[in-house]
Amino acid sequence: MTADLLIVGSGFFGLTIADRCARELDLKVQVIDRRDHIGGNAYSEIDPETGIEVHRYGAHLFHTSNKRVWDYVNQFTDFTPYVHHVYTTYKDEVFPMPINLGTINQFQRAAYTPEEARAWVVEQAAMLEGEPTNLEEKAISLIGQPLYEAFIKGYTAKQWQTDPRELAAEIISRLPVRYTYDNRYFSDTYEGLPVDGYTAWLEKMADHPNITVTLDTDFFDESQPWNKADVVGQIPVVFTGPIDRYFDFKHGDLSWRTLDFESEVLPIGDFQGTPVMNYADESIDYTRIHEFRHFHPERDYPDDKTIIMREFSRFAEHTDEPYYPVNTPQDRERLLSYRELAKDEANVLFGGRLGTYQYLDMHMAIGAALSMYDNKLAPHFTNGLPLDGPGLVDDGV
Ligand SMILES: O=c1ccn([C@@H]2O[C@H](COP(=O)(O)OP(=O)(O)O[C@H]3O[C@H](CO)[C@H](O)[C@H](O)[C@H]3O)[C@@H](O)[C@H]2O)c(=O)[nH]1
Repeated sequence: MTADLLIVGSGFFGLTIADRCARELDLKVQVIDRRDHIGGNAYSEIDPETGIEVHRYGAHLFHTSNKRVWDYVNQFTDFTPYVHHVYTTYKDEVFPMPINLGTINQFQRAAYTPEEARAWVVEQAAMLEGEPTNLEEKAISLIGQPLYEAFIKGYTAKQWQTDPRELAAEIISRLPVRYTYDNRYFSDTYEGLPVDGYTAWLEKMADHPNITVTLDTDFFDESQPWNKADVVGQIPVVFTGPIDRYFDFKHGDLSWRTLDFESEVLPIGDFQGTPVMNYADESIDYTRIHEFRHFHPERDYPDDKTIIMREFSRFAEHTDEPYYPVNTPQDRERLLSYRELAKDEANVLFGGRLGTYQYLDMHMAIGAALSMYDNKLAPHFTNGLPLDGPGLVDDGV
């Protein structure tokens, strides 16, 4: 068994590296994944009972403002014109998310103009002093106390089970606040869903004679040929698994949130009339419900059944799938010590959401992989430059 490069993990980051190295540099690339399917958390499959495409690891919506990433992904799939919208249920009433003029006016039973709404929010945020330093302060500074209490506090408590004053302000900065009736969830230039589904797209990326993907193969299992002990130092490795796992948790665990999903097939054509319904009340123990048929209104799905998935969030144990980096001050300290170790790990680059301990959306993972290819892998394989450093941990974000 020979290869020029081993990639551990077949998610978007790993497959982007595999594609570039195989197609551009004509390298023999071996990809391994410990799961029984490719694609990491972007994997989707057809539910056998309804024929509806289900995202096994939660809804994945593709969006980017990066033209290079958009052109790149369009080589492998066409995109539907899907535009993501989210609603949230609070005290048995449904409001549009992210918070916009419609949300504010419905909440206040008012007909505020944009300027009046702004003035009202400023008034409701008046108790804050100084620069916001955490999620709670940041949220109140953006939307004021009453909207925070209604739409953010309970949802965030369920999603993070961490005091919002200990969470990073950036978490909430992901959500726009708009003083118009525009309730698009994302503000990116390009958006859509892969016409033939995520798995077809991911398979197309891997479909090249120079790329071999071997599933059910754990890098840390020494009984299989592509294991860490035998491979590191022999050929270059791009590692996209958890960085703390790579170093055997030597400096302690990095904390993650994991998600549990409960699927249900219902004998009705439409359960909630929209793809994602958030639940803001803390008394409802799931954070949201996905109804997958609504991601593809252009498809011919049955009109007498539908599949829904309730999403629950909790702290991850070693055996759980990691989803969201919690990123407490202790995590950040540990991450720095892992990055130091990674720098000394010759011929191993760390990338992707797990390898860098960063919440990367799909387009960010792809963008970061393209940068790693440009800045590290292509110079190494074409000009013999050393493969050093921890990869591009901050790139593409
Ligand atoms: O109704 C909400 C929505 C969000 N938040 C807070 O805002 C943060 C960021 O919100 P995101 O929508 O980015 O949260 P997720 O990461 O769970 O969202 C995921 O699902 C979204 C679609 O529903 C988008 O696809 C997004 O990119 C994807 O990461 C959340 O952690 C939470 O603290 C709330 O309090 N209430």
